[in-house]
Amino acid sequence: STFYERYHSLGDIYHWINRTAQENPDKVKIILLGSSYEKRPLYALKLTFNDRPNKKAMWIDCGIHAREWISPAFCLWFVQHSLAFYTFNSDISSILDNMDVYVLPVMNPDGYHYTWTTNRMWRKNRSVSNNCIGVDLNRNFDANWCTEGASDQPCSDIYCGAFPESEPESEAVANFLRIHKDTVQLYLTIHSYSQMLLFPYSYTFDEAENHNDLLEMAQEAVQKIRRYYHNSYKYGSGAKTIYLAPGGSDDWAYNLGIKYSFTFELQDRGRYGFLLPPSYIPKACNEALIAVKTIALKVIEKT
Ligand SMILES: Nc1ncc(C[C@H](C[SeH])C(=O)O)cc1Cl
Ligand SMILES: [Zn+2]
Ligand SMILES: [Zn+2]
Ligand SMILES: [Zn+2]
Ligand SMILES: [Zn+2]
Repeated sequence: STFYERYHSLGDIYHWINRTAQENPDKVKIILLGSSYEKRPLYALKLTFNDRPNKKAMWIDCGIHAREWISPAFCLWFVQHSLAFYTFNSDISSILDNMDVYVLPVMNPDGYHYTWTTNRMWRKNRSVSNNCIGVDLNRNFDANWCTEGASDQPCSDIYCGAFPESEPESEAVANFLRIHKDTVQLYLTIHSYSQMLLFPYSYTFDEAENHNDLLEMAQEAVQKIRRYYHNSYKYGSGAKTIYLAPGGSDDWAYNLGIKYSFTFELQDRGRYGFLLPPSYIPKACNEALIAVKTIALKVIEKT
């Protein structure tokens, strides 16, 4: 249906969340993680495709940065694809037979709503701190917090916040992952743009202890994108591949103990940037989907 080939307002996404859970009561559960600064609910979907006991899980969050509209579009695409193709697609079924999936379609609902109503290029959340608005949620996690690559200026687009997890949105996600850290074995966070597959660390040039594993997984995922979709993605540690930056959710999840942690930077490479036209949604999401599948299957293999 063309529903998944369009961008959707926050209200539509909330409707989609409720409808998807209602239509799939045995596979989809709604989890309330907390609420945003403006008191909007942070709903995650839990996809469970069989009742195998003490299964592991993977986590995908989208929409941490408000203007990166292709990101929530991917979370919706992923859920729809999993539900529609579970019985037919062996990759999807082997992933979902082994892992539950937590999907947080819009981690920054206040910011996302703001890009639909007021400023399309907004990035941060909408919390008020003296004379400026918004914290960069991807600088607000407790991972070398507010060192080089973040700003302690509230008006900056990379403002780290008053303290780690100062924001209700990052605190809600961190709380959930702390509670579920022994079952969640793969952390994915979806951003745009620049077509990259990043892994820890971004806050230092030091290599992660399983750097070779992460590199191999990213390389294989990027090769699949090139082979099936003739598109090129860069890959590597965040610090070396994009920029040195602290306080990110992937580095924090990694240090929590989720040893497979990746940031996706989806299409494009700058022609449209954050304003990626809806006609590009299918290709951008299919590229991300094959990469997610590749990584998830490798995690299952290795654990
Ligand atoms: N740990 C991280 N991983 C990825 C990034 C890149 C994204 C790209 Se929009 C950002 O700047 O927040 C930034 C950090 Cl701090
Ligand atoms: Zn809509
Ligand atoms: Zn509204
Ligand atoms: Zn981003
Ligand atoms: Zn980005």
